[in-house]
Amino acid sequence: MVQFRPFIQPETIMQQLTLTRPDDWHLHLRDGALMQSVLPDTARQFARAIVMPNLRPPVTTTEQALEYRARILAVLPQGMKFEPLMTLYLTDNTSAEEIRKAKASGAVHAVKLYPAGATTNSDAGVTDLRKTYAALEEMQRCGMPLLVHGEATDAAIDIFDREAVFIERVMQPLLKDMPNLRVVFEHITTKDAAQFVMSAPDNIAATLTPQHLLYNRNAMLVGGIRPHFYCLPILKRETHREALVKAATSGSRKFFLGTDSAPHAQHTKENACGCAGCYSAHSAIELYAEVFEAAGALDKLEGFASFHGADYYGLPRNKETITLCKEEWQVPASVEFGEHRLVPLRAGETMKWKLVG
Ligand SMILES: NC(=O)N[C@@H](CC(=O)O)C(=O)O
Ligand SMILES: [Zn+2]
Ligand SMILES: [Zn+2]
Repeated sequence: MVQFRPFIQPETIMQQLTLTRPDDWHLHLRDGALMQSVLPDTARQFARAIVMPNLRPPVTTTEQALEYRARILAVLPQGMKFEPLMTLYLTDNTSAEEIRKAKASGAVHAVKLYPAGATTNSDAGVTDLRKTYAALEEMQRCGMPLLVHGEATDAAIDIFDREAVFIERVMQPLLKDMPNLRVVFEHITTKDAAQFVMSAPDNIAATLTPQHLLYNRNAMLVGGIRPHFYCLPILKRETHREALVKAATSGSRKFFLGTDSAPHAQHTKENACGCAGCYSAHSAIELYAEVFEAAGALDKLEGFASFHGADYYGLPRNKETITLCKEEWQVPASVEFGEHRLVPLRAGETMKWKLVG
């Protein structure tokens, strides 16, 4: 006689995923009403985030960073816990004294290098790295990380080559001069950068975004131009995406989560000259879960999302947990953004994982 009994398939066992609450090591929160719209998305998932300083005007002093931090905490909804980790925007004029102040504050955790002209709000950025050596030497001395938007800005360089050229022209000479400087190569997008970081000493690390792990440049350019996939550094070809997935899921402590969630109002992206930046904060951890699942590496997600970044920054790992469920849901076509609208990554499409607690 045939016996029927309940049978739990292996897939059913993997339907739920609990991990230590993650942190976002690269985030744009903007300011004012815009910030108020997007902050809850991040705070729902992440315990802490490294907050980028590219406001207008940029956050160049410790005093400004502390004021910005207070504005963030003032609009955090009641009952939500979130710790903003502040950064300074490096300029040609940043002094060693300012670095000492930043370090002493305990609230500023890194300094950001935007090569002038490289990306959104980078016009006040660094024109010649040598001008910043006094500040960088002090950072090397006190262990303050330098976060780098790694793209060469020379107009003659093809936009798809700018990251690889930056390694050669800026990163390597910099590390030769300051071998002990702690450097995070932010939002890496190429095989070249992944290999560079992998073979560099332990003081060099990198963040990876959901869009560069999920998409290649076809997503942006085939069948019509899709401005919501336009961010900097620009999406690259599939071979690069594959190398990034390999790095993220390798278990190496050098690679950690940094969404680079960079909200821009819908009308400024759907424009003849559209802004650079993808908004991913609404579903960041779920997007990363898809990447790790597709690579058969869900067991590596927690290290990447919750441990490696904290360890690199010398901060305690979080104690709480979050839980994701294998459940489909639809990303809205747009969400509120101050008095404007914001089109999130995956707008109108289906997500495979859902944050449930
Ligand atoms: N990534 C982007 O395309 N844009 C960021 C700036 C940055 O991180 O380069 C932004 O602030 O909009
Ligand atoms: Zn950048
Ligand atoms: Zn960014």
